[in-house]
Amino acid sequence: MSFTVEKTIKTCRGKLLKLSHNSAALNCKMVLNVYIPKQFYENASVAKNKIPSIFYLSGLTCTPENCTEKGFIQIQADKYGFAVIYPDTSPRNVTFPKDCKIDPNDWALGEGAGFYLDSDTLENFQMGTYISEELPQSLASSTDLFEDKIDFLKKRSIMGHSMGGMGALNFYLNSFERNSNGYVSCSAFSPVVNPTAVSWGQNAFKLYFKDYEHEGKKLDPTLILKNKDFSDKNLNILISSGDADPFLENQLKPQNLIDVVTKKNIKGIRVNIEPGYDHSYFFVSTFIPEHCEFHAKKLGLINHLIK
Ligand SMILES: N[C@@H](CCC(=O)N[C@@H](CS)C(=O)NCC(=O)O)C(=O)O
Repeated sequence: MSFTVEKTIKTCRGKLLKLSHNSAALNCKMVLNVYIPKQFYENASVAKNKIPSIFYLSGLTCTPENCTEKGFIQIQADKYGFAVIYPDTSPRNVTFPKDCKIDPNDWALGEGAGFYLDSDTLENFQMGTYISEELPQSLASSTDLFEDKIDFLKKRSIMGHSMGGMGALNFYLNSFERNSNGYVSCSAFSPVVNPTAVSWGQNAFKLYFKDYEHEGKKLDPTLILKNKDFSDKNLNILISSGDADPFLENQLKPQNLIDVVTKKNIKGIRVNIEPGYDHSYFFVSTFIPEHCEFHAKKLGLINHLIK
């Protein structure tokens, strides 16, 4: 499925493309942003290797614009040489079935709250397939835009915030069992790590699944880590949460994941609880440099710095 370039903006030392396309998985028009770093335009540096990519999954109520405008990833993308994909958080302008009662004031359900899963009750809500398959494949085949110089399928990583942090962890952890391509590394800001234990996750899974308890377990990073054996996997996960986040205790619950990681002695997961920070992009943007350095190391972009 090809993309329409709605706008090209020169920013940092590369370019930001505002794109739209018709998604087959979501059965609606979707928008997204892609940042192409300066290395794309310096032919010599990509002669041998494709430019890796990082998918950034936003949180509840967000569009592609929130992180594009407030995350400051583009500077890091130029520093290390990776592309950034900012997808939307749900299908848009969809018609809900008559018997589906979504409170229009509930910003944690429906549009802007796709939870990066494949629903079996609402046919448009297939963000799982969209993010893990349709979007990367569509980007990879868009040689008119990316000249086959950016790797959207293999040398790629994933990061996200809040609901998107949960999504990033789920795509990463579940990719070990999928046949589709995985991710080199995963990082999350303020993620919902135990959605089956909190109202955001419970309400979403009840809306999006018939058997929400069964399906929810497959999309709960804490339960996945608890129930599956990752001892032969080389996990690369970085999580940061602020201890002044108003959602910390009721919705995010990082301690639940820390407890499982500690009890099972799971390697390759680092959780940083940062004192004084809240849930906002003031927190995300503060730790974006640290997360991007983490991904850049794992993607082999700063091999000489690996200790
Ligand atoms: N709209 C909600 C806040 C929702 C919220 O904090 N969303 C986070 C992700 S879970 C976000 O990134 N919001 C957009 C922004 O800060 O730019 C409220 O009124 O309390």
